[in-house]
Amino acid sequence: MANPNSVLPLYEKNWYKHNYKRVLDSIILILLLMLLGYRLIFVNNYSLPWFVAFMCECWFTLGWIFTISTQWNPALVKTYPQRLLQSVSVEELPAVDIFVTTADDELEPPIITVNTVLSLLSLDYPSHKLSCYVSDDACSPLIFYALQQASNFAKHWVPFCKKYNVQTRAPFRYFIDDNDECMTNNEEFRQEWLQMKDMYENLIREIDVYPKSIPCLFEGEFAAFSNTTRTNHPAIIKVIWENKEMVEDGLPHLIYLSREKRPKQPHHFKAGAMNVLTRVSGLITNAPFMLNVDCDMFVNNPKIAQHAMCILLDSKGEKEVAFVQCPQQFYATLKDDPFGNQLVILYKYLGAGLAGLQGTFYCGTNCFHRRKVMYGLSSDDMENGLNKLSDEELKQISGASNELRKSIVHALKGKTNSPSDINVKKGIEEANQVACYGYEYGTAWGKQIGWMYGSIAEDVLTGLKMHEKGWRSEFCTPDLVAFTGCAPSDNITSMSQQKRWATGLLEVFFSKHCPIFGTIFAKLSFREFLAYMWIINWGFNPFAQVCYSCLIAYCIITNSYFLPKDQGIYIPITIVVIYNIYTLYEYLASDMTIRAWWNSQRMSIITPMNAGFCGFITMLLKLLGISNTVFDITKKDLLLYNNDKDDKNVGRHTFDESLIFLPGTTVLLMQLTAILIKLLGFQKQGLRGDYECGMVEMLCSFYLIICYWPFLRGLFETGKYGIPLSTICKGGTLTCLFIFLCRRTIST
Ligand SMILES: O=c1ccn([C@@H]2O[C@H](COP(=O)(O)OP(=O)(O)O[C@H]3O[C@H](CO)[C@@H](O)[C@H](O)[C@H]3O)[C@@H](O)[C@H]2O)c(=O)[nH]1
Ligand SMILES: [Mn+2]
Repeated sequence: MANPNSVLPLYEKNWYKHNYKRVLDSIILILLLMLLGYRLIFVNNYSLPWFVAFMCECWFTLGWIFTISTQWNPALVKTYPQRLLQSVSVEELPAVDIFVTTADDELEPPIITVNTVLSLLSLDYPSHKLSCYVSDDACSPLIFYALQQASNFAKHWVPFCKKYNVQTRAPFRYFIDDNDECMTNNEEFRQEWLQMKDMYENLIREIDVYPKSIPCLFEGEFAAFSNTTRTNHPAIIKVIWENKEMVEDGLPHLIYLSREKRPKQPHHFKAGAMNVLTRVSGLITNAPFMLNVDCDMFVNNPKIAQHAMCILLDSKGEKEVAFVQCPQQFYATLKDDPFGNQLVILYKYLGAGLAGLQGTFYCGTNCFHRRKVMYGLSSDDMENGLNKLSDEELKQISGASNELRKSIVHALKGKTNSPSDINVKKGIEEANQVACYGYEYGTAWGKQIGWMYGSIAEDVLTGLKMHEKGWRSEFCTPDLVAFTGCAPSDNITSMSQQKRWATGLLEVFFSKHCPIFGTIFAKLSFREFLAYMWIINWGFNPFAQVCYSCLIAYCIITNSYFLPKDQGIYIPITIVVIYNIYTLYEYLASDMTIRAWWNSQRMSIITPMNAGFCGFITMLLKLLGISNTVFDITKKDLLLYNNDKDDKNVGRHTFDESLIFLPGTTVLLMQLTAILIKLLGFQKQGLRGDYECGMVEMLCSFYLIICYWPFLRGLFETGKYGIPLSTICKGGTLTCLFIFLCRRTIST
């Protein structure tokens, strides 16, 4: 679509070298290999600790290989929106269907969704090319009502933002710094600003106060919501705003959608919602590109759609790139990242590393997809002309709706609707059919086309499938951060999110799209395969970490050792020292504090051993057919200010009854008991001399206890800062069992 005559590319990718990083990465790898070699050659006593240590260290080394490979060739993408606007006219810019998902009006307060929607409606992109679809899995009249109110507000908000070129277009963030903006000399602006602020406050009040009375009204527009529950209701689709005149500077279409749900019918969580959005939008607007965001991810860079188009419309990108992913970044984050969930370093190094390979993973939000790729087109089909599916085959794949089939053919052929072709009313009639829960029976939705089912990390799975088809993806990181959302502000939420990721990633590994097959039989490049293994290892590594920490306690209790006793001990010590200096340097070089670094170190032990390990167990249970996996929604708060400085408890660890804290509590109790046994001299006396547990094992145990400081404190606290008694009892029982088993192994 881009002007073929334009010589200048719309985007460029530059690979750069992190020489110091490569050197350090390699040194650590060599040391790890030396440690393994040392074990095989010099400490071959083949005892239980030797064996466990060897296996775990093999796993850690493999994990390190995944990490190194992923960050070895970092690249940076630079986009040129100016060139885009020179090469295509506004009329030629492609349409984008925007999908917002929300699923719970309590965990995801409507005001958050409303702010996200407002920021999307005011994107710097021709309005008649945008349509916003909000999927509500909660079937909540409150959300519908809030969106109605928001669209009224948007009629003033969008022109205001565009007129004054406002940067932050989510009003709740914009109005935080009241005074500065107002101080300007421009009287007209001042007046309008005050008016907008007033209107926004009204909107909050409307959403907060009035809706309490809605549920008993259920009249007019709300009649559809009567007699519905979250898990039992027909499809509800409502046009909240239609850009009837299709004017460039109007308001984009805004459509509310709650897919049909029936008790006990699988709905595939977010992936299911995304597929319904794809079908419904296919019938109404059928834009060639789809932008999807979670309800808390508002636009921070209003030009982001233009940046993404630079990549997607570039003559090279057009043939190769399936999706453009913007990083997940967060606003109003807690100081020093107490729960290690802000992912800053992760995106900086591994994100750039992935950009240098076949492309970043799809992260579920902040992503622009090509519709035809979502419909299963492979990169070969692009070169060899279109895949010629018969009508019958297409029906099998896409389901019974003829209109939908037509729209899919249309999309696959790369045809686009001109604004005058779009008939929202007509589309809606048909849309009710494709939003039913039964529509997908016997079709390829979730298997060959659309968002993939079978993993609660549907994002990684869906992106992986595209990479396996030979597509690339790009990481779009304009100077001004593209989207920002809320990182969980307490560790309970953070843990449950991480647990879901661990389980979901393991599900990806055990699915038929396993990257191993992808690289052998399909078009996943080998390095990209290693990168997928790097992230999937979030699910496996916790098991090794838990084994390793049990090993430490085991050695102390049974008076044995697992680390070399002679000069060999310098190998693990050097690894630890270099690794710590290296990670600390990365933090300082990214303008982060030592405290943030320490928090990340500590959380890199706590999170995997609790959340990750539970995820691992959940996956085991699924493989054994005992239980199935569930998508637990992350709680979102409307965080207004960066960290309340007066509140000392911000960032403190809280606990609840959930089993997620059991592994950590048990590991901590084990270390404490082991040390106590050692100090009181209760160790078994049998294994003296060469086999004796040394200082290093004790130091490892102390280190773990220091990392688990929040848990140690939690043992003695009450209320939400204390570990519940039930968890302590369970942990205590497991510890006793462990000690019993330890003693058994040496007495026999
Ligand atoms: O049955 C469901 C469950 C969730 N969602 C929506 O999915 C989005 C993501 O859920 P959230 O609880 O915020 O999960 P996060 O852990 O923050 O999400 C990350 O990880 C998920 C995969 O585990 C991806 O789907 C997300 O896009 C990605 O941001 C939210 O908008 C939800 O409303 C639904 O629409 N239906
Ligand atoms: Mn989220």
